[in-house]
Amino acid sequence: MGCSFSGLNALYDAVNGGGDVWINENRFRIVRQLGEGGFAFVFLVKEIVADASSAASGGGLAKKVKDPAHLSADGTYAMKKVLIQNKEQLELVREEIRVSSLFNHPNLLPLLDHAIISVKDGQEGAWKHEAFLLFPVHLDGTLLDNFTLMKAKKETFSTTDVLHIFRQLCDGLKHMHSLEPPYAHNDVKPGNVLLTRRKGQPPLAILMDFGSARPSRKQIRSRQEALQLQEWTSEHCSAPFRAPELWDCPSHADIDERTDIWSLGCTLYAIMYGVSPFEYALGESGGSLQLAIVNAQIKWPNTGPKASYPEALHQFVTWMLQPQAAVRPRIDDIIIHVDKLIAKFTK
Ligand SMILES: Nc1ncnc2c1ncn2[C@@H]1O[C@H](COP(=O)(O)OP(=O)(O)OP(=O)(O)O)[C@@H](O)[C@H]1O
Repeated sequence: MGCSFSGLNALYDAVNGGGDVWINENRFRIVRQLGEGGFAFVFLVKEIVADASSAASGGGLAKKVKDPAHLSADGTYAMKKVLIQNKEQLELVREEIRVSSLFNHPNLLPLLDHAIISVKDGQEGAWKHEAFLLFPVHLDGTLLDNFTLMKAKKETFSTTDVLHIFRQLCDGLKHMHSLEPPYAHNDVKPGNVLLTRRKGQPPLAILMDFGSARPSRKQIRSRQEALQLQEWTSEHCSAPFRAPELWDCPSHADIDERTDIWSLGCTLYAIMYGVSPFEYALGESGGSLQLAIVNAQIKWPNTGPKASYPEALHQFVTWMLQPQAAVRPRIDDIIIHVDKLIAKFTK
């Protein structure tokens, strides 16, 4: 951790000392920390341009970013600093950057710019890497951040908002699943969905974090391949949202992007009730998450405002949580169904 924190301090020292962070030829001032993940810190930053006319004429980041819709009116962005401790982590960040550049969709968070730099760990220390990734900022945070705030206020999303948030996630995933070759996100969950609340409209939902996204189709033909897949997913796919075939993979199996449909079903449940159905099923008493998932053991909250969602939404979740991947619906089936529900429940 010595390296990580010295890196972080260097960043803060730069701020306190009036310095800025450069990502390639563009300069950013750190405003505050927005959040942190396993090996990353996310900061709110503001682009510093040499003079206002340069920004107006398309200088700075404007020159770099292909779609002007991704530029912010006030120059603020989210900057993720990834702490890289070894070669494997460096490869993972490079892969995240490569994969992110494949997508272009309003419900998938675009990577605007990136830089991987070498830093010295202390005066005598070895050279290490740090990655800086620049994204549009969504100040209302993730769905998970929203649940925490809403829980304190005893609020829930309306049925209409649930369906519209979910519909946008489906749109983003459809883009990934329709690429050639198709990609799976592999970590669809409320912590990877950014929300922006809008007056008089359902919230905008954007899927992020493509660090685990990979070509989705895999032919497993031996015990060793099955174990390798299980090991990879145990590191990259969050357990409460992980499909049964990734927990207990047969030695002969055709894996496809329907692993994401399982996670999407868990996420729809979580948009309503704040947790994955399998965390809810285990409750306070605990037990094996893997067993609950493999047996698709779903429980519905049935007291207070939690009972207020229509039964049709519960059936929809159950349809996605089909333990046999070969008969689980695909993203196009899900979109047809959610549109029917939107027509039914939105006046
Ligand atoms: N574009 C953004 N706009 C606003 N807040 C953001 C943005 N990106 C990330 N955050 C905040 O930073 C937190 C950590 O970001 P992120 O989940 O990308 O890190 P991570 O290292 O990938 O996390 P994990 O280890 O959970 O995968 C998020 O939970 C969110 O609160």
